[in-house]
Amino acid sequence: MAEHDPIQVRGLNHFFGAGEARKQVVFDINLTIAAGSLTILMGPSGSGKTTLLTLIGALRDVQDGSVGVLANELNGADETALVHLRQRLGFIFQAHNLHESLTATQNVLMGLQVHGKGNAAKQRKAAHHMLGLLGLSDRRDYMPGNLSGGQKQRVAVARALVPNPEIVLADEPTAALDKASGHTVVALLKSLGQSRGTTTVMVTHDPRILEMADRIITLEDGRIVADITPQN
Ligand SMILES: Nc1ncnc2c1ncn2[C@@H]1O[C@H](COP(=O)(O)OP(=O)(O)OP(=O)(O)O)[C@@H](O)[C@H]1O
Repeated sequence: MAEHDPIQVRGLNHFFGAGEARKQVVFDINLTIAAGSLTILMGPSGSGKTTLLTLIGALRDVQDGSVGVLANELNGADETALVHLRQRLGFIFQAHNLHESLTATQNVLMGLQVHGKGNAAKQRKAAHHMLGLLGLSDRRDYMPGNLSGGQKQRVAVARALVPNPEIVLADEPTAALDKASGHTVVALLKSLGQSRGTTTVMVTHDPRILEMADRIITLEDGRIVADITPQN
């Protein structure tokens, strides 16, 4: 598997349920995603976007086909390999799951402490820097209960990005954000793609950010029905 394409999906099928209730929700997906790119997954509700994203993120077992992520084959991979791989990924999901008893900075630090990266002073500096990039410098000592929904979402984004993940997987990361904040988040992901080679795959219904994507993939009934690169 070539190291330079961080995500390589081949002949991927996925099913939910068992027996009579067994239902196929992903059909023969083939997809190669380039390093440093920002890809948007769109499509109607129930089209399989979240299922595909969680399969790529090693958050559910690959049943049939091949999912290659950062040169790891996920089909048949053991749990130790999956745990190790997940530490190289950043997840931004809608339910932001901030710790209510920790400040914004402490929540962001949780993203680093899992990885044990750097000493405490360096970690704090990195957390403050990332909160600053997301426009939250004046909120860094606030508890989540005193932040708006959009501010909480940006803290969750900071927590996902601060350990410098190689791939960011995001499920509707701008849904709770106003236009300016949504733009800030996506512009940051795009600039990390350019400066660090971070690869982002994002599920979104948000038409405001489509123009910022390198690639837009549309799913319908578990199949890719369109795959475009807007600049061309
Ligand atoms: N845990 C599950 N058990 C059974 N069926 C599921 C499960 N998760 C998802 N599905 C079904 O799989 C299909 C794809 O769901 P998925 O969540 O991937 O779609 P989606 O495109 O992300 O939708 P949305 O935009 O509403 O989030 C849907 O028909 C859904 O009902």
